[in-house]
Amino acid sequence: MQTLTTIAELRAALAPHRLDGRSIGLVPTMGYLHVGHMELARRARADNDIVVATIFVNPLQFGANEDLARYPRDLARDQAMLEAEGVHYLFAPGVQDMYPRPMETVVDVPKLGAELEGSVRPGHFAGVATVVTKLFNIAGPDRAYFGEKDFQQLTIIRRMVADLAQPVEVIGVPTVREADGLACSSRNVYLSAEERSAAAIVPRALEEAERLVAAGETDAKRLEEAVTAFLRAEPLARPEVVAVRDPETLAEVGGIGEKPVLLLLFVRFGSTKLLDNRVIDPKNVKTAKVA
Ligand SMILES: Nc1ncnc2c1ncn2[C@@H]1O[C@H](COP(=O)(O)OP(=O)(O)OP(=O)(O)O)[C@@H](O)[C@H]1O
Ligand SMILES: CC(C)(CO)[C@@H](O)C(=O)[O-]
Ligand code: BAL
Repeated sequence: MQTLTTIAELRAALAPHRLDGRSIGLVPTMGYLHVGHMELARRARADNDIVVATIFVNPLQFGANEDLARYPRDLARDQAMLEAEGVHYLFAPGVQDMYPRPMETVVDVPKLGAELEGSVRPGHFAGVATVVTKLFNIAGPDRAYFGEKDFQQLTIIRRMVADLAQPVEVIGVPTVREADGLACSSRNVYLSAEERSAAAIVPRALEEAERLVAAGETDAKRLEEAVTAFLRAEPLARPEVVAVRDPETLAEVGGIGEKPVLLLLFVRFGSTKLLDNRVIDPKNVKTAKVA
């Protein structure tokens, strides 16, 4: 695996592959890799001739009071993990390489980006959409891989790609979890031992929601309230977003009927934010109950 840090180097490395008609898969990350990222890389390896992973802690998507400065970093370990997974190129630019001068141009998906996680992180998704567009422009991938754990991010990227006719196929990869169900996340490292064991309440809240739907809950607001109360039973958990939405559009839904609904959670433990979600299909949970 070759590690490259400048836009020109990556373009020069990829040009001959493109001329030879090889497909390119892109795996954008912020580094401090875990098995969730490795699953994205594995999928990209299976689908493409050449895989490019990127590691860039993107200042544009961090608010003034967020954790940009202390975001965990370990490039040597990340390189070894990507190499072992058969990734061909790592693009790990510095801030100066990506943003040699302040960005005047921004890609925004304002409505989808303002709600849910966006309501507690204003400007975050414009930062994501802008850097992802720039990474697409630099690497010119055929396919790009994103985790379903960041469901709103994935929805926004799909919408951006469709609206702007960006020539990339976006592939969503199911959430990889730790043994107790907690979604793998680079920020899990911030959790104290006490917070880490308390955090298992998050995937359990998703199960509880599924159980309530299987038991006949059809009102979205009531389900949100029940899940919020379930999370609040854990004193260390501070639920900030508990939302039942349409999984395609993220629009609010009144009733839970025939169609699948998305339950999206954003829960803080101390200063650490954890995200999780589940698509609940009322038909399937009911079938499962009868069976
Ligand atoms: N558990 C996971 N399963 C599958 N994909 C994941 C998982 N965690 C992260 N990803 C995906 O990996 C990509 C890079 O994410 P990122 O580097 O921000 O990692 P992260 O663990 O989500 O970090 P953070 O804790 O900062 O949110 C994103 O597309 C993200 O959705
Ligand atoms: C997609 C991404 C790499 C853009 O910085 C980031 O938001 C992430 O790691 O999910
Ligand atoms: N995993 C999403 C990137 C962020 O929280 O900034």
